Amino acid sequence: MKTVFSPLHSRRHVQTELDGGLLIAPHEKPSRAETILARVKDQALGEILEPEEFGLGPITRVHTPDYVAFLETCWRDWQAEGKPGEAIPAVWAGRGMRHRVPKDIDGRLGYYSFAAETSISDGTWEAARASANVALTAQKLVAQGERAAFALCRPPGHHAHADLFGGYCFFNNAAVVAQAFRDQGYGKVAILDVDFHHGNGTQAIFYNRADVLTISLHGDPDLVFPHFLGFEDELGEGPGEGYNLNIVYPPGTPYSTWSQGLETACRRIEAFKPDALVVALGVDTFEGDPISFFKLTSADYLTLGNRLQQLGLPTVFTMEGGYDVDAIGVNAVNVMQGFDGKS
Ligand SMILES: NCCCNCCCCCS
Ligand SMILES: [Mg+2]
Ligand SMILES: [Zn+2]
Repeated sequence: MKTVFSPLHSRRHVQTELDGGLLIAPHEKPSRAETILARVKDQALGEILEPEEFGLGPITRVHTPDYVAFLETCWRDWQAEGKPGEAIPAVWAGRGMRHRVPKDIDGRLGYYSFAAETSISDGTWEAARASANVALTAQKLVAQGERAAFALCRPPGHHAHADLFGGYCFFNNAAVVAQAFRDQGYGKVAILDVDFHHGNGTQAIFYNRADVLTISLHGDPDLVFPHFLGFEDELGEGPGEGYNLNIVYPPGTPYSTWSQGLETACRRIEAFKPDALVVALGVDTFEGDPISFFKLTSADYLTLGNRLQQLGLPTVFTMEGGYDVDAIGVNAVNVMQGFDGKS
């Protein structure tokens, strides 16, 4: 399987993450992508390509122009106000307040985000743009005939809404890929999010659409991030009703249980008969993940990859979460090798 990777991911190098009342060293750090890349090379998974430049067009097919413009100027505007630290949102429109865009950077940070753990600094914009280009290059490989391609994206994307950042995400790479398939004439696309956390952004972006089926397996939002979306009664709305599926699991869930949800998801995908599949691949479902609570083992990712291959669809994998950095390379590449037939 071919991999797409950009060294520009390292331009995303914030030093802070708000967690537990402290500014800690971020979980979403450059070594995550470098470790996966090293494993791709070590396993000779296939050719490694740098991304092509697709510009803002495909991004604004999913994200609003004002949100994109905000991301481009946020760090500059923050610095212009002489703020001493990294850009962190700290104020939001609570219940009964107004959802309008303020002029001030603190107001705009709150307007365009849903969580405070995702700091912004210099290079975040460049890295997020490169990550979307990585995803779009993988999509182009598949559209040109590859059975599957691995978009080694960093920063991740599945928490990003049309105009909201958070959960370490800025551009929703999986959504951008799905829309690119649609714009190229693929009539129906399925997005399967196997990250530990609910793909809230992906769900929201396609929630009223029947042409893109969104499915996510994840930890119970009553207990974990993103807390306010991802429950099993969220089925889609309007024309999209019946085209969103959330499968929720409790702490300690092993693959033997989780894979039952995977089977439900695969059956739903087969019934939908899509022309392409996008897999939002997080491996924070791993038993050693520091911020999650499932119990998948490294061997389970080989099984997962093989099961996804059996769907027989042109497939783009977009890298999402996974924070046990020692294990992330084996776990992510196991999915690809399982897809490629390694058992
Ligand atoms: N105490 C950890 C809180 C983490 N909150 C954000 C999680 C984002 C996961 C992205 S896959
Ligand atoms: Mg998920
Ligand atoms: Zn996650």
